[in-house]
Formats: sequence, structure tokens, C-alpha cells
Amino acid sequence: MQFGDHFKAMKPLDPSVKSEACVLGQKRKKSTPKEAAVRKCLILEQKCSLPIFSAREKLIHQVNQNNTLIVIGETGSGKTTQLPQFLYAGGFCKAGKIIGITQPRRVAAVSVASRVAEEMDVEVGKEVGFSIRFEDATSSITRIKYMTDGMLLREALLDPLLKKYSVVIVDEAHERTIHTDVLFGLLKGIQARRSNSIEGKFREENGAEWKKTKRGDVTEDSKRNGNDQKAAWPHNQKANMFETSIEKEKDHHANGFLMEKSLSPLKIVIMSATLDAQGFSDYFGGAKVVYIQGRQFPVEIYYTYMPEADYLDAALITTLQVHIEEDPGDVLVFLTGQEEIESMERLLHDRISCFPEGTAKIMVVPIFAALPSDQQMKVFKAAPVGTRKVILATNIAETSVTIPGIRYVIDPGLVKARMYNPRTGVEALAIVPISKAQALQRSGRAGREGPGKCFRLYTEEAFHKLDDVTVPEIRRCNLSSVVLQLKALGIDDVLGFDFMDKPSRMAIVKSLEHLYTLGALTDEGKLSNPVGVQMARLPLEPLFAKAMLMSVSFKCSEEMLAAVAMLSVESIFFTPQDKLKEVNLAKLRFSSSEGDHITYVNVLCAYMGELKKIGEPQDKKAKKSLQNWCNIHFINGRSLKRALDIHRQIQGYIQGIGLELLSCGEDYSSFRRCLAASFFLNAACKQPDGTFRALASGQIVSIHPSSVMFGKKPDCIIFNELVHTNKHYIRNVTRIDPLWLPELAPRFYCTKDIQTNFLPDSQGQKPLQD
Ligand SMILES: Nc1ncnc2c1ncn2[C@@H]1O[C@H](COP(=O)(O)OP(=O)(O)OP(=O)(O)O)[C@@H](O)[C@H]1O
Repeated sequence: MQFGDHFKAMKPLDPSVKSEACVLGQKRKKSTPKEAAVRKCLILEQKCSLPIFSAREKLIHQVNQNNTLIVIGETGSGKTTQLPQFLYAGGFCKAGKIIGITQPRRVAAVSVASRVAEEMDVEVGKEVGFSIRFEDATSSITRIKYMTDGMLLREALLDPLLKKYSVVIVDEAHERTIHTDVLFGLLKGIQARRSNSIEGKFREENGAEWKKTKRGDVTEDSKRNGNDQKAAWPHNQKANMFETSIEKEKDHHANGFLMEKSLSPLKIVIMSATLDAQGFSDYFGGAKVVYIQGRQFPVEIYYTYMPEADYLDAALITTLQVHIEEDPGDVLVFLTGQEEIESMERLLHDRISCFPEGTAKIMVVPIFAALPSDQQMKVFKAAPVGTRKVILATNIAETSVTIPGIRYVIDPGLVKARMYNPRTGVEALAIVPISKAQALQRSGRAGREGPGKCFRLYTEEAFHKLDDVTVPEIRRCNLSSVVLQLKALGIDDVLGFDFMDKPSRMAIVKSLEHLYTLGALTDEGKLSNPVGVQMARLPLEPLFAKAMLMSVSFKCSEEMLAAVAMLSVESIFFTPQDKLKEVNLAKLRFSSSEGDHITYVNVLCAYMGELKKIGEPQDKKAKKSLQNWCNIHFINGRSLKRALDIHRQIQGYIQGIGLELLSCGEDYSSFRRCLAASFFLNAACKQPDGTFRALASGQIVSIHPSSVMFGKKPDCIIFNELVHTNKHYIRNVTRIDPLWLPELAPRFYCTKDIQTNFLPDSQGQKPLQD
């Protein structure tokens, strides 16, 4: 495609809703008292102009009247920022209760909390706060709390009735993340339990109202002292709720009854712009649905006439054309992952450097999940006057966030999604088309402060062929992590859990088997103690959590901690295509002939060494010298910063559960043995043609070119990631001795099979499963 052609090849679609244009919401900056007063007025004016504003009283009334409410309103109508404030003003935080709002993503939780704090004229962490994995900005006076859905699930481990909360708002419910889906079932249960279950009220001396239930059984007034009392925890999960929760309810009466303070009912609000209202209402027992009419500003939608062969090239050219031809306003480009974003960032910088003198400047800002929070927040900073900000984002900027200044959205219509095949037990990342609901959310990022435009890099016909809504993550992911959490919540009958969309029986059974193999479950299918309990406490995938626990007995927990932190981020090295030789030379300094895991440990150690030299706090000069060090070694400084962050956090958790941090020193064989013992399900053996066969699934895989093992031919390896592109690639690979497998995972491998398969002339076609 030639520069200049692309834009004209697009067909505008009439915006369906029109409204007055106005420019609001100037960027936040340190201001004089006068400026602050003006900004306050602007914010107030902006709040009052939101479509939700006129529905304020009605919404408070509806939440009062209904225990569950479904709220649907256009993107940008004010749901996320305003409804919690209405409920706060409407008395839902009396007696110290909290309004919790869940978001599928960290960045939304942090940025919306900051906006609402500004609107309420308070500091973040005071009346308005947020809680995300590895970061908590709340205090005893926090009443409006934004958090990721995963964090609320973790809170339920410690507070099974979510007693602090008067209202839980599940925002962006259409996203159907795995955590959101579990929350639906959990909240329903908590609501029922808080509303109906408890009888036998009596007053304690201090005047507090108490109710009593026999742990795990139905209670009836007439059987206060009886043995057959039950709590109304639905779906047969009541008993274990208390038996296996990591931290049990504190208030136990002498006669063995669990005492619960009288609780107000839990209000649940489900919110989205694009939701199957009927389906949700049915699931929540005929819950009332309210619609917020109107949107703030129109967004013009453009489609291409023809399908684009290369969406990255199309995105690059459209960005440049918007810059050259369109009015001022920032641009948001949706891409599928960190690598794509970083390569586009470089391409854009190359192109910008060729701009003729006098062309307006572009400031490129990336945002993706693996970026440290402080760097993610950079997208919210205004560009200097006369400069256009171009944000390169994954779908983490798709919902909830308002990025000030965005007027143009470029949407190639693709997303990187996790896909799980329960038959083979293999989970892989694949780039797939988005749903119509996602396309709508993406276009909704423009038109929040004024009219906007969205350029969809696909045809209108292709748009109509998209699925209406995204397939719930729970139907396409490995469920081990969720099943472990449900078990930790005392919900043992996972197959009977009240999922909105039930995952396949096979997927649940596979994950139960997986957790059992990892030692997290007992023969009876209950959470094992201490292994299962400790695994559930670590905020890691079960496989990594188990690896961490095992590394203590292999005396290599320091190395495993470093490896797990590094495996939590993407793209440790960056590889400019014109500098391949230099990159390979630089990598030599860290690379281990044994594989990527030890290489990562070496990189993190070297980075920590550099940090130590520089010392903290770092000034500008120190930061620059660290960046130079990263550049010289072709190391992605952003990824390393995040890895270090995660390293510190996990270290805290490990110490919290009393595990020792031990180093294996220079001899990495115990570390490799620990990797084999932990990731034996991801073992692969060499085939005569040089490819590898994954032993558990029988799938043929190739080592990814980014691995230090690429081009090498070890007999047996373990790997951590499978990526589908034109081939099945494995990444994060380490060489192991095949005989370690039957030794370290005897329930899964037998020595005879391994010996047969590893004879030098073996064809190795047979899966090695017992
Ligand atoms: N950080 C911000 N800076 C400037 N304006 C903002 C900011 N956050 C929100 N707004 C304004 O408030 C409006 C409402 O935002 P809000 O997130 O509450 O809408 P929403 O209905 O929840 O949208 P969505 O469904 O897209 O999440 C935005 O359209 C924008 O005008």
C-alpha cells in the first residue's frame, strides 16, 4: 500500500447518534488556586453534562429497591465514574461500608480511581482508592474502592461474606473474564447468604446484632441448639466454605456455632455498554435492567473498502495519514501485544525522523499489561502543545479508561487471546478477530471529550460477520487457577458451581486432574494442606506457584523466584532486525547453554547488580546510565523494571508463608531438576527431523527463534509457553535429562517408556503417558 492511498480507501459510515460538540476536560497539571477553581468548575460542568446525570435519583432508588440491578449505558455515558459517587451520596457507605467496583484490568482501576478522587476533591487512597495485584492504595477511610476482579476474589478468601461491602459493582461485565465469571457465581451466593440464611438473632452485650449458624449446616429458629442446621449457601457449597477457607471466620461462640454479625444485604450492580441483558437478568433471578439513554459525543466510523493483507502496515499508514491530514487530537491504535507495539513504536520513530521540517511532532506512548504501572500511567499525560500523542495499546485500553485528548481510534480488529484445548491440555496464545462488542468499546474510546473518529481496518462486511459478544474466557482457558481459588474458597463441588456459562465438564475434570498431579488436592478432591493452601496464597499460576514451593526442597528458591518473575513479563530482549549480529553477541554475556530459564536468571542478577551500583533513590543521571546499560545489551528496560517489581512482591508473599529463600550457587543442575519436576507436563523430546514432540499431548513443536536453545538439538527439554503462528512454537525452554522425568514425576512417566523413546534411533511416536 502506498502512503496516501489508504485513508481515501475508507468509507465513512454515518454516525448514528449526533450531539453538540464541545471541548471539555483539559489535562490535569500542577495549578495555581485560580486554575484549580476553573478546573473544578469544568469538571462539575462535565459531570452535569453526562447522560447518566439526569438518571441520578432514579438509579439510587433502583439500587435501594433491588438487590441486583443491571445497568446498560453507552460508552462514555458516565457509568464507571458517576454511579459509585451517586451511591456514596445516596447513603450506601453508612456505618463504614464500602462500594466496590471491579474492573477487568489494572489500568482502568487505577486511572478511574484517580479521576473520581479528583472529581470528589480528595486524594487517591483516602475516600477513593484502588486495589490491584501488587499495589493497594486504600485506607481505613476508603469508601469507593476500584479494584480488579481478581483482587475481589482474593479478598473473598479472607472475608467470605465480603462484609465490608454494601454494594459490589461489576463493571464491563461483557468482557466475561474468567475472574468476572467466578465473581458472578460467588456474589450470588454471598448475596443469598447475607439476605436469607441467618436466623437465631440475638443481641450481644455490646448491643451489636448477632446471628448464629452452625458451621456448614442449615439453621432453623426452632433448632438453635440442634445438630442439623444449615446455612442457605446455595449449590451445596456451604459446609466447606468455612472448613477450608484460608482464614476462617474469627467469631466462634463457645458452643461451636459460628457467629456472624447481622449483615445488610449485598447489593450487586452489573454494568456494561454492550451486554446480553436478558441472559444476565435470567442468571440473576430476573434482575431488573435499567438503560441510560444517550451518549456524549458522536463517533464517525470508517471501514476499508477491501480487506487489508497486512494489518500492521495498514495501522502504520493510517496513523501517519491521520497525523498529516486530520485536525489536532490524539490517536489510539489497538495492537495485539508487546512485541507488535514495540516494533510499531520503532517504525513510527523511523518514519517521524523523515518528516519534512515544519511537520507537527508526534509523541509515541505504548501501553500493555506487562508494563509497570507508573509507565502505563504515562498515556494519561498530555503531549506538549503542538505535538500529537499516538498511543499504541493492547486491549487493556479497550474498556473503562478515558484517555484525555483521544479523538481518533485505529482498530485492526484483532486481539491476542488465550485458547485452551482440554483434550490435549494445551493452552496457547493466538491472534483472533475481536467481537462486535469489543469493536464498539474500542470506538467508544474516542468521543469522550468531543466528537471522534474510528478507523476500522477491515470491511463493513467483515464487521457484520464478527461474533456479537466475546466468548467467555472461562470457555476457552485452562481452569486450574480458578478451580484452585474455588477450592480455597471452600467450594468443593466445582462441577456444580453456579457458572453463568458452564465450562465443559472435560475442562473442569482436566484442571482437577492437573491440580491433583501438582499435589494441590487430596485424594478426596479437597485442598491439600499445606501445599494447596500455600499455592492458593501465591498470586501465581498454579504451575508457577508449585514450582516456587518445590524450589525450596531443591535449594534453588532464589533462582526460581528470579525465573518466575522474568517469565511474568514479555520480551526481555529487543531485537532490531538490522542488528541481529550485535544482539546475538550481546546475549552471549547472559546466555546459558542449558536454556532460557538460567539465561533469565543471569539477566535479572546482572540488572540487580547494575541497580546496586547506581543505588537508590535514582536521579536522572543514574536512570540514564541504567537505560544505557539496557540499550548496550539489547535488554528491554521496561520489562526488567516490571520483572523486578514482581520479584519484590512475590518475595514478600513467599516470606509471608514462611518459605526459605535458598540459592543453588553456580551449580544449576538442581535448578534444572526443579524445573523438570515442576514443568514435567511441558516436556518434549527430540524427533529425528529436528522438531520436538510434546510428551503429554503428542503435539509436534519447534523451538522459537527468540530462545537461546534455537538451533540446538538437546534430547529432552521442558518449556513454558506455546505460541501458534505459522507453526506451533515453544518458548522459554531448558534442557533436561530425560531420565529425570520418571524419577521426579513417577506418576506420569515410566522409565521403560523413556528409555525406549530415547534410544538414539527411536522414532518416538508414542505418547509417554502412563
Ligand atoms: N480521566 C478523565 N479525564 C477527562 N475526562 C474524563 C476522565 N474520566 C472520565 N471522563 C469523562 O467522563 C465521561 C464518563 O466516563 P465513564 O468512564 O464514567 O463512562 P462509562 O459510561 O463508564 O464508559 P465505558 O462504558 O466506556 O466504561 C467520559 O466520557 C469523559 O467525558
